[in-house]
Amino acid sequence: MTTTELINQIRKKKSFLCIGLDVDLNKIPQHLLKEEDPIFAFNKAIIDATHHLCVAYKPNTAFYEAYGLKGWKALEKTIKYLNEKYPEIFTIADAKRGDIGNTSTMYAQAFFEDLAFDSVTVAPYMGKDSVEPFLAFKNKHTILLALTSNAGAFDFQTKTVEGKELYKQVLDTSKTWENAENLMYVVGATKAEYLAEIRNIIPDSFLLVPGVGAQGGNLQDVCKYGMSENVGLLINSSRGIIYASSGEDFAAAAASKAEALQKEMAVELG
Ligand SMILES: O=C(O)c1cc(=O)[nH]c(=O)n1[C@@H]1O[C@H](COP(=O)(O)O)[C@@H](O)[C@H]1O
Repeated sequence: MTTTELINQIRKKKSFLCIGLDVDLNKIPQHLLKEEDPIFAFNKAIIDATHHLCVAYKPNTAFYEAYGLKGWKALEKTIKYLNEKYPEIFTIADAKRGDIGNTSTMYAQAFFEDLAFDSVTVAPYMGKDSVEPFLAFKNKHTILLALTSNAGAFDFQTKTVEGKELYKQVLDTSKTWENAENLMYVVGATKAEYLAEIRNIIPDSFLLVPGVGAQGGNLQDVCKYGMSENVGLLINSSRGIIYASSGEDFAAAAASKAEALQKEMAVELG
């Protein structure tokens, strides 16, 4: 999907909501466990109930890898379902990959070609030759970790090295890489006070912003400092939406949480 198509969807739906499909079998409604594929059954119900309220879904691969082959199969079925039934939706494989060049190429093939995701999250710390193999894929997006939502972000990312914070070096340096137009960045909603400075460095890039809801980030603050001329935001919520209820009404309850966020976003979009 192109960035222009994503922006058009945002304007049409008045939403820049990304729903995180972080499926934990201990948290999903227990009646689904008798289904042949409980993970896919859960995702399908959530997607069917919420697709009109969001523009993106983000399965975090950890929640699928944890269940071995059956988890990976559920991930395959989920992305196939999204691509066939809701092709207008932007898809993010939250895999946080990155390795030496030839290995990164295989990761990129796995997520962009085999699974056919629109984007994948990538860690920047192995540098240019670990990220450029992802950037080489046309109309696919590499979402680089810039300033993450967790407390550990202060261990390295905000440390000053040669006069500049490390996350700013990631932003500045990555802009010089080949096919840098295919980059997006992760900035945690819990770090909203950094967004104005981040926008000075990357005025137009899309930001994936996790951390509203369960982690305590605030949507209005993110929009105030992080919104660009072309919106430039995908705000993610996972647990706060998908585990709104553990009863038979789980999909409707998720839709109502998603709608509350979408309404706040519509206000921000004006
Ligand atoms: O790359 C991510 O999506 C990510 C980066 C980050 O800095 N913080 C963060 O929480 N995430 C992911 O975003 C999701 C947040 O989930 P909730 O806290 O349940 O909304 C999880 O899948 C995290 O792995």
